[in-house]
Amino acid sequence: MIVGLDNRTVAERMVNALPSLLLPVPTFLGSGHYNLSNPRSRTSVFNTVDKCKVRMPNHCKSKGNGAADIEAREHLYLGMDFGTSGARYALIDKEGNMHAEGKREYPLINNKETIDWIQSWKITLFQLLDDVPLNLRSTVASISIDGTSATTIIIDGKTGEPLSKPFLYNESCPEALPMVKSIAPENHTVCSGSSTLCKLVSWWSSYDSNKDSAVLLHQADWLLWLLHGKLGVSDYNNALKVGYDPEIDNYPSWLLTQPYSYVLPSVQAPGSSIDYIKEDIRTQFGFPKDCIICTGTTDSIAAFLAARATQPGKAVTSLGSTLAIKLLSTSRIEDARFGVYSHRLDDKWLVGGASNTGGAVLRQLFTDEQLEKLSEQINPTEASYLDYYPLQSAGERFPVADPKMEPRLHPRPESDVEYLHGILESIARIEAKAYNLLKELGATPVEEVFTAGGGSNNEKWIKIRERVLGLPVHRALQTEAAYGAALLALKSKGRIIKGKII
Ligand SMILES: Nc1ncnc2c1ncn2[C@@H]1O[C@H](COP(=O)(O)OP(=O)(O)O)[C@@H](O)[C@H]1O
Ligand SMILES: O=C(CO)[C@H](O)[C@H](O)COP(=O)(O)O
Repeated sequence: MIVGLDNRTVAERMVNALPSLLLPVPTFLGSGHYNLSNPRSRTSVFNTVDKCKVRMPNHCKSKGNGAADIEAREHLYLGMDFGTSGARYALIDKEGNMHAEGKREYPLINNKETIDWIQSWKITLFQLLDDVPLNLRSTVASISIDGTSATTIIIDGKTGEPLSKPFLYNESCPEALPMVKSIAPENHTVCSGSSTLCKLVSWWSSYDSNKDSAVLLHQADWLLWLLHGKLGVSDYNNALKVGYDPEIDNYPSWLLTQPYSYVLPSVQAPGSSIDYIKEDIRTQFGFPKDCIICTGTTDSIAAFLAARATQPGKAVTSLGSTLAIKLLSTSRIEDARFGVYSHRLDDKWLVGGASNTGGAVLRQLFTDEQLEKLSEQINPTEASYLDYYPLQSAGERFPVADPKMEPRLHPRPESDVEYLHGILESIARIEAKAYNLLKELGATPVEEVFTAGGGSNNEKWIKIRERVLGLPVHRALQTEAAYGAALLALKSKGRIIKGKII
C-alpha cells in the first residue's frame, strides 16, 4: 500500500501507469476497468477474459478489516515462473508458507504472422506484479524469476530493444551446429541445435547490422532486467547452454576467444542479489524501498527447488508442456549425444535433460477437463498395448537427441480412454528410458521421483509411472516452479549496503 493513498487512487494510478511500463503500448489494450472498491475483483485491463487467478491461503484470509492477518512488516518473498504455456507467481514467508499465488496465460499478440513473445512476456510480468495483493506488496523483500531454459533474447545494450525475435527454448538452429562443434569439446552441452550457443552463432552469422552494443540475455535474465535495470546479468543455470562452466565459475577459454564473446552476460549464482527494484516500478506497484531483485534459474530447476528434494538419488520430473528430468547426483554427467547435461546445485549436480514430449501434446488432443474425466476411467495397474512417441512436431532433445524424430501417435483406438492411457504410458516409458540412461552414464541411481507441473495433478498417471519406472513416484508437496523461484528470492535475502551487495 502506498502510504497516504487509498485503494482507489493506487488502482487508478496503476491503470493509468500500466501502459507506460509496457511501451510501446500494444494496440489491443481494451477499455477494461477496475472495480475500484475492490481492485482484486477487477476485470482485466486488457480486452481478454481476465486470466488472473489470485489465491490467498486460509491463514492469510482477511479477518473482516480487509487486511490479511499477517504480522505487520513480516518480510515476504516473491517468485515468478515464466513457463511454456503461462506464468505464475508465489508469495511466501521465511518459513515457506504461501501468502498469495496467481497465474496468467500469455496474451497472444500477433506481430505480422508470428506471436510477439517479447510484448507478451512484458505484459504478463506487469500483470503478475499487479495481481500481487495490494496490502502485501509493501512487505516484499526480494523478487526472483525462472524462465524456460535456452530461451534467448539478444538486445541492443544502448536502447534495450531486441535485435531479433527471441529464440524459444525448443527452437533448433542446426545450421550453427557444425561451427559450435568445431570450437567446443566433444559432446559438450552446447553441441545441440537447441543450445543457446547455437542460437547465438546463428544470430551472429545472419545479423548484418551493427552488433557492437549487442547483449545476450535469457528469458529470466531479460524479465529481471526490466525490474532492476542492470544490463547483462545472468545465473549459472540459465548460462549453462551458452557454454558457461559452473565448475570453474567462468566461461571456458574456447568460448572467450570467440569474436562474439563480448555479448555474453556476467554470471552469478541463482538467488544472488543484483540491485534494488527500479524506482518507477517500485512506486507504481507499492513495493518497499529495500525490495531487492535477485538472479533466477530455469523453470525445471525451480520446480526441483520447489519439491525440496535434498538427497542424491532423489529426482523431480516436471510434467509441464514438456518432460524435464532433474536427478540429484554427486557426479556430473554431460553427453550431448543423448541431450544429457548437468546443472550445478550448490555442491551437487542436477543431472538430466528435457524431452519435447509432455503435456503440450496432451493439450493438442484434450482439454484439462477431458484429461481429468478420461483419466478417471483408466486402470493404471494394466499395461497399455499402444506404443507411441508423443511429440507436437518433429524433433526430440532427450533421451534421444534427434532433430528429425517424427511424432508417433497412431493407430488411434476407438476409445479415447484407451488412447489417453496409451499416451500417458508411452510418456512414462520415455521417462523410464531417461532415468536408465542417466544411470548407465554414471549418475547416482534414482531411488524416488517427485512430480511437478500440470501433469502432477493426475493421480492415475502417477500410478502408471510407478509401475513403468518400478520406483516410488509422488506428487511433490509444491508442484509449481514459482514456489522454487520464491525460495531463491528467500535465499537472496541479501542486502545492498552503501552500493555493495552483502
Ligand atoms: N490432469 C492432467 N493430466 C495430465 N496432464 C495434465 C493434466 N492437467 C494439465 N495437464 C497438462 O499440464 C500442462 C500444463 O502444465 P504446466 O506446468 O502449467 O506447463 P508449463 O509450465 O510447461 O506451461 C498442459 O500441457 C496440460 O496438458
Ligand atoms: O523444456 C523446457 C521448457 O519447459 C526447458 O528446456 C526446461 O527448462 C529444461 O531445461 P533445463 O534442464 O536447462 O532446466
